[in-house]
Amino acid sequence: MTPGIELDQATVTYQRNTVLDGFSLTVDAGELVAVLGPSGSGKTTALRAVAGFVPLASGTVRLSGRDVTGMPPHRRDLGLVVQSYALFPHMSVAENVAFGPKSRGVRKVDIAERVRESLAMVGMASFADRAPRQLSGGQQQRVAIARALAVKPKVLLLDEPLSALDAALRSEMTAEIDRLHRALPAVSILYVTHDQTEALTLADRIAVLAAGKLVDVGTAQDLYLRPPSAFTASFLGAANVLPVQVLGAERTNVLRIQLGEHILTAAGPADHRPGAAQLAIRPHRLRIETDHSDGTNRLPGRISAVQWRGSSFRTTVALDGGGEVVVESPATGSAPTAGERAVLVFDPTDGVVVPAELVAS
Ligand SMILES: Nc1ncnc2c1ncn2[C@@H]1O[C@H](COP(=O)(O)OP(=O)(O)OP(=O)(O)O)[C@@H](O)[C@H]1O
Repeated sequence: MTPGIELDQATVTYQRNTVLDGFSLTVDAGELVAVLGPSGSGKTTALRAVAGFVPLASGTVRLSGRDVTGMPPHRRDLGLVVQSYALFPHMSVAENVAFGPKSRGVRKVDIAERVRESLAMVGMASFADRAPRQLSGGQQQRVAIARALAVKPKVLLLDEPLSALDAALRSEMTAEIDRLHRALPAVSILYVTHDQTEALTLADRIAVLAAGKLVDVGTAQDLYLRPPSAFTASFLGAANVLPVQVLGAERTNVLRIQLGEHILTAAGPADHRPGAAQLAIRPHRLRIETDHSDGTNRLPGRISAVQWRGSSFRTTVALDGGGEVVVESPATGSAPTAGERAVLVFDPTDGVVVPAELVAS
């Protein structure tokens, strides 16, 4: 099937600065792809390029197979929701939602139906006559989503739609957007966020951006469990990243690596070239042991700091061979003690070998 959104080698420059650099991405019908990256990485620019608000220096944008590069935004047939709601303050909720279909010449009876339908989809049917100022932030954002849906777009663009809301509301609205996504099997959704929880929760696939370039793209699970790069490991969840040497294959998808004087095993492709690489381990995948005997995947060190975080301890360990590692452990047992010696242990499949090169953010 033709993807709803196709960005092909899209490049955007502002005053000779390249802020989006040969960015390619597709979003299928019924798919929600999150564009995730740090501030200034070009996420909004990518979305604006799809919407037609910024011209491409080179590359192509296709929507439902149609080349729309150079076409003005109002002819691209898409729904757009931004962070700041942007509802018309002098219009009622219903009038706001009716605006899109009205300006596209939809018949009056059909407009009323679309307004009802769209408001019902976001649970705001009983607020049709209110003014935007009589609504909470979350309610306003629901109306903004209803307004975008009212034009029955094939493509829905959401730019940090929840970032102006408080944490509780954000979590509630994340569930709402997830439900909406599943109720719209024909719509391609591009969701820009810097929030990894939103991306992990909502996205079928995540595209990680850094400095205008696509770093990695894949399903949320794949990128989280088997990050292809140190940047994605650290940005999508927390990760300890340590310099290692790859020695060779231990068995299928497990490599033998060297960290200082320690020989370890960790996940990685069997055909990985020997030489410099990095080991990424999630803090909650490391265990602290007080038994100092030798064994596989054991790294001795000294506990340098312990933070109690309610449900977990966050322990910093200075490794004997140099480098610091953070461990997250459930706060069920006794607290680790700063100053004491400890051994860190991890399962081979919980350490992931990633390339040595760092990506600038
Ligand atoms: N109109 C503009 N003129 C010049 N530079 C711009 C313009 N808009 C964005 N930029 C620059 O382009 C780069 C990417 O900006 P963009 O807004 O796409 O990043 P972002 O990843 O969405 O960031 P944030 O999460 O902070 O919104 C930034 O360096 C920004 O300063």
